[in-house]
Amino acid sequence: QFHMIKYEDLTSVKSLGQGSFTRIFKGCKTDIRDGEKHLTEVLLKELDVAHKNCWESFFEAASLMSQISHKHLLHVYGISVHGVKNIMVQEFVKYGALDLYLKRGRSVSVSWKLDVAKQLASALNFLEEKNIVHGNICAKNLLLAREGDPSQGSSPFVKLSDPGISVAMLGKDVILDRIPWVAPEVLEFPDNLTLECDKWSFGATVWEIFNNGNAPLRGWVLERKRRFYESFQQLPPSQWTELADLISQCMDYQAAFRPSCRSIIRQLNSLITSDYVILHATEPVTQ
Ligand SMILES: N#Cc1ccc(Nc2nc(N)cc(-n3ccc(CO)n3)n2)cc1
Repeated sequence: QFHMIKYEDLTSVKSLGQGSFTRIFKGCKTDIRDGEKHLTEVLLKELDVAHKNCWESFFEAASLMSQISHKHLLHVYGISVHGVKNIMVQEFVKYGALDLYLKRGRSVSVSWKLDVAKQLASALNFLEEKNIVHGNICAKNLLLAREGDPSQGSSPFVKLSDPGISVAMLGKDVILDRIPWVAPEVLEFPDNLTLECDKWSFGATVWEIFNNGNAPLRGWVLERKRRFYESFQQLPPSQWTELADLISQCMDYQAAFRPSCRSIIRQLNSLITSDYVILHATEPVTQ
């Protein structure tokens, strides 16, 4: 399923913080190829010992990402197991998670945001064509490989990270905490993740991107989040109605009514050509 990497071929250089149930480190992987020693910069994602029993699901996520390759899907080199340590070895993506990048107050243009949304939609379209469910689409799992420079007209480049441990393995509280990214039907049937669930999460992620990385329903307690779904509420709509329409189509409580990836891409293309983009070249950063 995937490549096993020898622990002694890995060195971790610096801790980069916590994912959920994981710790991430910048590191190096050495391999010998045609008699030469090669050093590769990598991201080491180590499963918390407390969640050691989820190692199958953790590696299931890794194998999902290493069985398929696409320019907007993160490359996973393989895994390394050493005693209680379970480590996923990923390509190091230069600018890290998109939510943190946007929160750091980079003022990016509307077309920059649309470009990122389109790249995510094309990764989702690729997964849909292969009937593969990701299950954890969010800005934290979108990695920025290239910043793009509006003055040079060069565009950003993002890669979708691994989904991590599947929600089905995690407790009800973790699923509640993932409101509003997790589709409502997942609360009832956590074992039945469908392609439509990823569409719902796509909608919440586009909302995040257009709100400069600020999490929707930030700081809400679980009970309040649960009521948000029970009363069929929607996220506060963008003042750009066409964008708000796309987000609410994706976040339809009826899974079957959510648009196909092709329709999502088509709608993003027409947003990109709308005059709203020109009028709002660089939004003032609203923190
Ligand atoms: N300062 C800084 C900085 C931090 C990380 C990277 N690079 C990177 N490469 C990956 N392959 C994955 C990740 N992740 C970050 C969160 C998650 C959770 O999913 N992954 N970050 C680059 C700069």
